[in-house]
Amino acid sequence: MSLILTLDEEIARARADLRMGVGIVLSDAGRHFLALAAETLGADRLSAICALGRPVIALTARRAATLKAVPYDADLARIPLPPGAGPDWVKAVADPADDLRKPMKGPLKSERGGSALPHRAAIHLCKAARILPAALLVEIAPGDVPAALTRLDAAAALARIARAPVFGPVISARVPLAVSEAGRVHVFRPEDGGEEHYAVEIGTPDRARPVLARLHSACFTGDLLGSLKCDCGPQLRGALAQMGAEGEGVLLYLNQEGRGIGLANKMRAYSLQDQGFDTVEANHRLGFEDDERDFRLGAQLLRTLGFSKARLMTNNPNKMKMLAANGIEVTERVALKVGRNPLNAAYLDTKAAKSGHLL
Ligand SMILES: Nc1nc2c(ncn2[C@@H]2O[C@H](COP(=O)(O)OP(=O)(O)OP(=O)(O)O)[C@@H](O)[C@H]2O)c(=O)[nH]1
Ligand SMILES: [Zn+2]
Repeated sequence: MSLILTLDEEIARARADLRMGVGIVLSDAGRHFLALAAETLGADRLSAICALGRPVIALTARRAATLKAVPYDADLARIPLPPGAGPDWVKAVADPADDLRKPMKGPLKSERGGSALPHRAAIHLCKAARILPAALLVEIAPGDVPAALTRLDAAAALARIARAPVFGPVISARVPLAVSEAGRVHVFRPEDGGEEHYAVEIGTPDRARPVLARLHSACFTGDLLGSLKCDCGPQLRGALAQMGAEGEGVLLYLNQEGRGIGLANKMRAYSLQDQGFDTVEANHRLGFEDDERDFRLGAQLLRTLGFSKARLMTNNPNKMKMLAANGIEVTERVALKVGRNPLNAAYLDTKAAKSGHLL
């Protein structure tokens, strides 16, 4: 057995390191960069990184747009750290919480030219770690690369992150539910050490026929707490109730909290919504796209369970497109319009106006 870490294992370590505020090394064509996540950067590490050279902060084009910095690398901007800037400056650039109260004093001048691959890899790793998508990078000489840190080739890491994860089933067991005593929960674990996802199977649907299916994205606040800010709880219970009534169906519970940005970032988005931004604007100010979910995994889990055709319970045409593009024929859309209330009406209307949801 080889003790050398695989790329997936190095990436899993890099995610954990960035969350903890530990640096990682990203290499690109013989050059090496030390990278730390902006969100978890402390004063000590910032001084250490500044002693090595002049760091740049890498931001997504979405965050750069709010800060009026030019994203010369198309999807991202690299902004050199101004002399004397401390952790508070880095936080203010990465985190929009105080954008309105204390607007950044600009202009923020971005760097252009040279490869941005390590910067892009750092941002994608931050997203995969479910922290703010912003990182501080400094180039280091090959002889100075700390041996203890996780090391990744930037291009290889980016290619691997873009690939659909591969899942192995872990366990499945009978769970009698209020909607149907013939319930079964399957647990799937990706080989890359990422989030587990679950499938709730009701009855024993015929694998040759289209299955009544729901791809439900985790919503701690809606599913568990009964939050009135969204329609997730009623959709979850409505979908299961219909499956129970029909005697069969499959609900995938995908751990893509907050449309794939994680609960901490979703709470940041909620704070911005309290400052007057809508759900899409809040995601953009944080540096994320409207929707960071990967629906390929929904298709993959359905196929693993033996299904190739679905009657999909959704109001989101993108879910249907993604399933079709990934080998699941959607024979019918089953509308799932439940849970509208005065506190989520604007949220649902924004999804219809900006994200193409069907009302
Ligand atoms: N980033 C962010 N995520 C949110 C917000 N409100 C709800 N969510 C998340 O949005 C997701 C909603 O998922 P779904 O209901 O499956 O998806 P959908 O795109 O609305 O599509 P359908 O419900 O199938 O019509 C969950 O992951 C929630 O946690 C918000 O304001 N910001
Ligand atoms: Zn929700």
